[in-house]
Amino acid sequence: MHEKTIFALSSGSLPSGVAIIRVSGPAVADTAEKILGCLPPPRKATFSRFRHPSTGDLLDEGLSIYFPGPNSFTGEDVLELQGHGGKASVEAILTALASIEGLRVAEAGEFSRRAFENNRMDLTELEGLSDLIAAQTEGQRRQALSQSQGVLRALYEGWRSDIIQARALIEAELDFADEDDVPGSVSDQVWSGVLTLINQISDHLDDGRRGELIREGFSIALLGPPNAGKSSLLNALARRDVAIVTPQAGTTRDTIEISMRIGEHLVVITDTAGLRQTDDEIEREGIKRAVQAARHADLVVWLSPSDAPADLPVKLREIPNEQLLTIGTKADLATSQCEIVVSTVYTNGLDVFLRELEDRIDKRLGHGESAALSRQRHRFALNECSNCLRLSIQSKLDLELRSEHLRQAGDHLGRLTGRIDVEDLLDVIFSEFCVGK
Ligand SMILES: Nc1nc2c(ncn2[C@@H]2O[C@H](COP(=O)(O)OP(=O)(O)OP(=O)(O)O)[C@@H](O)[C@H]2O)c(=O)[nH]1
Ligand SMILES: [K+]
Ligand SMILES: [Mg+2]
Repeated sequence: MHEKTIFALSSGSLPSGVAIIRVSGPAVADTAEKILGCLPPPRKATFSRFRHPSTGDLLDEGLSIYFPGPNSFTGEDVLELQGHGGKASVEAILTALASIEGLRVAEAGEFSRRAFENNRMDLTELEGLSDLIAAQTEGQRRQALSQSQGVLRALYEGWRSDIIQARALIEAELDFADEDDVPGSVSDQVWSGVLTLINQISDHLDDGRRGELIREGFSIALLGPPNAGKSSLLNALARRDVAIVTPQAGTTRDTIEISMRIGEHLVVITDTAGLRQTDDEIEREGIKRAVQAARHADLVVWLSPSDAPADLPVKLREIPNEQLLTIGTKADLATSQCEIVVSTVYTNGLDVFLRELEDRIDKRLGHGESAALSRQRHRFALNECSNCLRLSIQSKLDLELRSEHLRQAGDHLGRLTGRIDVEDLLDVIFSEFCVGK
């Protein structure tokens, strides 16, 4: 339990219709007495007058809700004051709270951190909550909500308890190893169970980075020869003049990124320098970056001008078919062989192009049917866990050593959910949160 009681504005920026101030910690009951005159009944919205604790001045009126710990967001006693969302109203209440002994303003993410420390949520749930607050698309919202409700927690804790059980059986066998009548079959069963687990983890990891792409954005690179209309297309998609467009071939050199929503998903689209042979040093650097962008993209759109069709250059031929889409541009100038054609002059074909993008993105990211890991951190820990499990099933190793590999495998999962040894991670994770959360 923390000594200090913390408080902060937990609703959004002011002014707003209603503002919610949250107080959490051991001094909540005392704070309620001082500000409201009494402790409201648990978990009932109660009409209250908020008064200054020493002068008794009326500061505001609104609703108060008292959540006694441990059944609260933080696991501590929590009081919520819902008042008017004026800057001065909120300031007056925050100032009054600060004047009470034992209270201080909460740091960013401190309510969530207390929830974690009091076992109300594990790390993956907290990350889900942080993602939920940041979610901009339907795909992100759905994924973050299910993560905050514990889909990953359940999966990883289940795996961890399987490992712990396996290890207990192996340790038992080690203890009895001196005695003559030990059956060897127990450990055979354990190792086949571990092999199943390795396969489950590998399936979970091998998801085409679905969850990470939903969270971070699906990347699309626009490539083509100079003057194919790449920058014009980027501007048309963004509906603003992001990139310079001129009739001069070789206008774009730096890669230019925009973020937008396509269907249910966040997408990052990159405009690049036109590909051609050139002696211009700056343009050459631009072309190098263009090729890099193509290699890192989840989808490359190759723009072939209808009036001067261009094949994909050799250095991009390694891109797998499902990650490539060729479209004909400048459809107003000539007919194209391509199935999808666009013109940014008459804005023809843009809707068909966007629908094709949406289809491709949906195919890759799906609709959140199964739990997907959403961060590099998860991928890293699961890989480490899996490596340890693979070591543990090597029958040529000592049983003691194999048991030790199992222990390490379990620890990697424990770090993932925050069950063990994560002090160093906490600052990183909670720094993503805003004050009041
Ligand atoms: N007629 C016609 N002209 C277009 C169309 N799209 C772009 N243009 C023109 O083609 C020229 C080149 O367009 P950009 O968008 O700069 O082409 P780019 O591929 O970005 O060119 P670089 O950056 O130089 O590689 C400009 O003069 C545009 O106005 C189109 O759909 N139809
Ligand atoms: K150009
Ligand atoms: Mg350009």
